[in-house]
Amino acid sequence: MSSAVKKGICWALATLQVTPDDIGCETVLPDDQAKKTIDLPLGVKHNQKQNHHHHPHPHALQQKNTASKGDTSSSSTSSSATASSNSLNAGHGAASLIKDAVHSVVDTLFGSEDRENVQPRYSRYDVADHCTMDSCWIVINNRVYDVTRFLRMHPGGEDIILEYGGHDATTAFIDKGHSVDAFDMLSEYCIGEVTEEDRFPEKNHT
Ligand code: HEM
Repeated sequence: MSSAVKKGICWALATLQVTPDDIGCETVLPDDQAKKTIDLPLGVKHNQKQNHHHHPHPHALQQKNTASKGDTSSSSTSSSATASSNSLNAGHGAASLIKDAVHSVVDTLFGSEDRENVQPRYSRYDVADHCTMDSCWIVINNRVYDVTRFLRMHPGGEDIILEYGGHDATTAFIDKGHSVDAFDMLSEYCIGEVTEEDRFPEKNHT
């Protein structure tokens, strides 16, 4: 493999927070490139520098839809697709090159089926930044939901969700005894999952 191709793959993997070391790639990213601001789904800007958690091991990306018994929201294809659409602020051409490179690397490492299941990962620290009417994220059973546009539609009122903005709302959501419809609605707002190290035990719908 030429070094230019290797460098491209490593750069692409950096957008998914996989370090070159993780895949045995010798090319190391220059610091200024590694620290570029990336666009997260729904236009949320996030600086990689704030990511104080460790890079996930590639196996962490191998997240299958482990719909456990208590799983209350199925990971939607639309949200998993956003994983690969994180793009550097380098224009659409570069973004789509990166996307293709990431797809091919993930396909090679894990198979194309797993690529569909790669979701953006957010630490609970990342989620905590989104606690206002303008940007409200909550966590339910280790999945991250951007409920900003749902706030005003919530039959229980916007204030009650806003109270949990930036936090884990699992207990509140489940203990309230939401209907099956409410559980089904969740997938529409799912933007990713919490990082491996920030996961809590999942709570079942009783
Ligand atoms: C994305 C997250 C949420 C969705 C999709 C959602 C959805 C819904 C829906 C569809 C209803 C109508 C009744 C039903 O079908 O169960 C409802 C009602 C309600 N929700 Fe939520 N909800 C969410 C988050 C929350 C949270 C975090 C709380 C915090 C306790 C909450 C508290 C309530 C309350 C108090 C009602 C009152 C209406 C009633 O008494 O049925 N919801 N919600």
